Amino acid sequence: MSLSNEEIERYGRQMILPNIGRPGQLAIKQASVLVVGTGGLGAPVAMYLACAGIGTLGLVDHDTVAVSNIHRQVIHTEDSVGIAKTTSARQALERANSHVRYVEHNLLLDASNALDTLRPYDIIVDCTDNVPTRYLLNDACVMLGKPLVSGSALRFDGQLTVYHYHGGPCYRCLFPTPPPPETVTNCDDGGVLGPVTGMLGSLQALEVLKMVALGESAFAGRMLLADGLAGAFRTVKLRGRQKTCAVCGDEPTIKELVDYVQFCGARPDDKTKPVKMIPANERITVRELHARLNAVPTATAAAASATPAENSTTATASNSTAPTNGTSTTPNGAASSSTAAPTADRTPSPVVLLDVRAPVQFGIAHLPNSINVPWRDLPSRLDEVRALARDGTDLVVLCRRGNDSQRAVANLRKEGIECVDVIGGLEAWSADVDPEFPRY
Ligand SMILES: Nc1ncnc2c1ncn2[C@@H]1O[C@H](COP(=O)(O)OP(=O)(O)OP(=O)(O)O)[C@@H](O)[C@H]1O
Ligand SMILES: [Zn+2]
Repeated sequence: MSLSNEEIERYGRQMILPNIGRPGQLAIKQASVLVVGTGGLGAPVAMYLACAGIGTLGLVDHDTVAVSNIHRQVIHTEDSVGIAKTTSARQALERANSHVRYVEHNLLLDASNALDTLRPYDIIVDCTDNVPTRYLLNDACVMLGKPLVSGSALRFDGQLTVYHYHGGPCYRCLFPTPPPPETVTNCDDGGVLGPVTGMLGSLQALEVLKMVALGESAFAGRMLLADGLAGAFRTVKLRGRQKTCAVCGDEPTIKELVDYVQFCGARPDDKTKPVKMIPANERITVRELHARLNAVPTATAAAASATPAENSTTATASNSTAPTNGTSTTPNGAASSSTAAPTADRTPSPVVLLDVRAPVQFGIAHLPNSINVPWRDLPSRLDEVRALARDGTDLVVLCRRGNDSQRAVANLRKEGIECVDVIGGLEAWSADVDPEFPRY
């Protein structure tokens, strides 16, 4: 293999680094790297590796580009919304460097296809966002004898390490059992800033290039903990490979890929799982809520004698309780009479809307007259809520998707406070009642 004059000119700035040179660039040209996930981390990883002249770059993703991806997944653009992420990424990469061989793997990586997909590549880069895929990639890399460059980013924070490299530990050595799914925060709920994924993805690409050109990494057996908010970066030494590790240990018990969804009790995506705590017949739909709000004036915060979250006239997103959309404006009392839900055989009471989302989400958009008490704060603010649920009002609890509202209702009912929650929360409100209400 050789380098053309055009290649030498293109890669000159990295080739003049003493530890890269011609041999390093040739190694980069010969290397094949698989980027799993072309999202926030995968975007910079793929772009830097392509621009550096990696010989073969595989791109794995099963998803399509959404508008909410673009703030951080900088390889995708407005034009690519709705198309496969692997295609969108390949098109952007080809514009940057047409000399690289790109291979699209537009699939959900799972136990049935992982070994075949990973096998042709020298190095695997984990740019995914969920626990089952992390275990899958780890086990597949150990079985195939390949290093795994792992990154993660959430909120302002990131982590980076290289598993199963130069005798270092694998992911299972450090985390033999998966975390309970409910303790894992995703970007959808926790949020993430673009430069944080950009920073971690760039570091992943840097490690790959060092591994290819120099045969070493600073992160085998070490983990970078980056706090983008404090501007604090720390590297900790990880405990070494565990002889008892189920996959890379001396006597491995896992010799073929398993069912990672079952093992982790979580799906291979980072989407929030619907909670089923309160029976559907004890909840109300957004259309029922809409009908109730149109039938009877909302009890204002002041009238309900709680700390007002807002003036009755100020709604961040929408100043009306939504267009009728063909919904009945009479209360239909779908909820069970064992709750404070509206019932057909009595005059409906004014509704008090209790929005249990985090204040930052409430600040993005909320329904008029709703009162914000985050569900985690309810135990310490019970008196306030009890005052809202006074006789003559119906306390209706809502949140973003109808998950936290169920938790809130379950807790409030234990305290003897009658209330109902809204199925699907404000996302359902936006879908079924008021398309003007923003989704985020
Ligand atoms: N098992 C898997 N097979 C293929 N692609 C995967 C797998 N697991 C995760 N991914 C991909 O990894 C990427 C992770 O990127 P990131 O978390 O930035 O994106 P996202 O899931 O699009 O984000 P959001 O949660 O905002 O929708 C996603 O594009 C996702 O589709
Ligand atoms: Zn191990």
